[in-house]
Amino acid sequence: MPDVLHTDPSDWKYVSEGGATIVYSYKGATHADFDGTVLRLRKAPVGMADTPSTSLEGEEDPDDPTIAFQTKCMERLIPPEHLPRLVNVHLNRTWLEKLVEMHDRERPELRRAKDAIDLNKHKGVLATDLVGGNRLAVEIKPKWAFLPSPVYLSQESKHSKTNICRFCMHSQMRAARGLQAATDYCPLDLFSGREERVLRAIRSLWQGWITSDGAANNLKIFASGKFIRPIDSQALLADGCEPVKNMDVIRDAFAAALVQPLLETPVLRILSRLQRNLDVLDIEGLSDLWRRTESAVASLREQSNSVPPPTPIGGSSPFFNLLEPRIPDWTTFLDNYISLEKQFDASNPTADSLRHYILAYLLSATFKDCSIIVRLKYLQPGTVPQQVGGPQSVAIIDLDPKSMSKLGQWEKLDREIVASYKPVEGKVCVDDWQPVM
Ligand SMILES: O=P(O)(O)O[C@@H]1[C@@H](OP(=O)(O)O)[C@H](OP(=O)(O)O)[C@H](O)[C@H](OP(=O)(O)O)[C@H]1OP(=O)(O)O
Ligand SMILES: Nc1ncnc2c1ncn2[C@@H]1O[C@H](COP(=O)(O)OP(=O)(O)OP(=O)(O)O)[C@@H](O)[C@H]1O
Repeated sequence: MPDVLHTDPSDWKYVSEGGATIVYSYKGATHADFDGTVLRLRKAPVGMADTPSTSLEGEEDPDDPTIAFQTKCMERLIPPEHLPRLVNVHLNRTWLEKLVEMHDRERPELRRAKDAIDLNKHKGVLATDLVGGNRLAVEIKPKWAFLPSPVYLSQESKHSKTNICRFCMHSQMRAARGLQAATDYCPLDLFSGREERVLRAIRSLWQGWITSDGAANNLKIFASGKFIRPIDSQALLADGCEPVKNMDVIRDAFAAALVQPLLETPVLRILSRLQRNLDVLDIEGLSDLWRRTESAVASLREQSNSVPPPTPIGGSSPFFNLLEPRIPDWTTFLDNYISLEKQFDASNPTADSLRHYILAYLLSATFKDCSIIVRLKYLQPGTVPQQVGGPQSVAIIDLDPKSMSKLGQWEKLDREIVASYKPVEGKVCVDDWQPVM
C-alpha cells in the first residue's frame, strides 16, 4: 500500500469536491507511487468531521467502500480502460489536520459552511489523476439517460414521465425554488448518439457553466489540472493562440473538440443501457412491488386480519428482512444479471424478486449519478480539433454504491418532481435509444 503519510500535505493540491468526497492531486517531488494520482477523501458534516470517533483503539477502519465496489462489481459492467485505478491508502488525524489547515481556504465557501474532511477516517483512496497533465479535462455529470416505460406508472405521472425526462422536470422544480439549475440541458440530447443533439447538449452545458460562473455541477472544466471559471476561459486556448474576446468563439471551439469523443466513446451508450436495464419498474413500480410483497408474505402467514399498515419502501418491514447489500450480495446479483440465467417476475411478488429489483434499482442509481471525464487537447478556434485519442480519453468517476435507506427519499422526490412539473408548450424529451439486436 503506498504510504501517503510519508508525503507532506503541502505536496497535495485541492482539485474539486462533490457532496461526499474531496479530491487533491499530487504535486510533490517525483515519486513512482504518487505521480499522476489524486487522493479522494470522505467528508462529514461540519461539527461531526472533527469530533473524535468512539471506535476502539486498534479497531481496523474499513476500506473505503468504493474500492471493492469498483473492482468486484463495476469492472464487470464497465470496461476497466474507462475506470480510474483505485488503491487503498492509510491516513491519520494529524496528517489530515495539516492538510485541512493548508488547503481549506481553497474550497468554495458554501461547501466549507456545510462539511469538512472527516478527520476520523484512517483510510482514503488514491486514484488515477484524470484531470492533470498538459491538456484540458472536461467533466460532465450526465444524469438520467432515459424515459421510463409507461407500464408501472400511475395515471397521475404517466403523461409527464413518458414525455419529459426526470432531469428536465427536476431542473424546472429547482429553478422554481430559486435553486441553481441547468434548465437548458437535456441528458437525452447528450445520450442520443446524434451529432446535432450532442452539440445542443454541449452548448446548453456551456450556457449553464457561464450563468453559474462555473459552479454548476453538470460541467466542470480543468486546464492542466486547474479548475477553470468562465472568467479564465482564455486558459482553454492552445499556446500561441491569439486571445479570443468573443466567448461564443471559444464555446464553438469547445463544442467542436468535445463532440467527436462523445460520439465515438462507448461510455455514454454503456451508461444509458445500464441505467435503463437496471431500472425497469421505475420507483413507482418498485414501491408497488414492495407493498405487494408485504401483503403476499402477510397472507402466506395467514395473518391478514392483523396486518399492520404497509412499511414505506426501504423501511424495516415486519414481513421480510432486507439488509443493506454488501459485496457478496452485489456479486451474486451480478452473476444472475450478467448471465440472465435467473429471471425474476415482478408480477409474482416474493422477497427474492423484491430484493433483485431493489439491488438493480440501487445500481441504476449509481449510474444515474456518476460523472465522465473527457480529455482534450487545448483549443485552437478555427482549426479541426485534434483528439487525445485512445479509449482512456473518456473515463467514468464517482461510481459509489447507493444505500437502501435512500429508497424512501427517492420515492418522495419523484412525487414532488412530478407534482410540481408545469408543462411547457412544445417541450418533449426524445429518448432515441435503439437496442442493439
Ligand atoms: O437525486 P439527484 O438526482 O438530485 O442526485 C443527487 C445529486 O444531485 P444533482 O441532481 O446531481 O445535483 C447530488 O449531487 P450534489 O451533491 O448536489 O453535487 C449527490 O450526487 C447525490 O448523491 P449522494 O447523496 O451524494 O449519494 C444525488 O442523489 P441520488 O439521487 O443519486 O441519491
Ligand atoms: N480520479 C480523479 N481524477 C481527477 N479528479 C477527480 C477524480 N475523481 C474525482 N475528481 C474530482 O473531484 C470531484 C469530486 O469527486 P466525486 O464526484 O467522486 O465526489 P462525490 O462527493 O462522490 O460527488 P457527488 O456529489 O456527485 O456524490 C469530481 O467532481 C472531480 O472534479
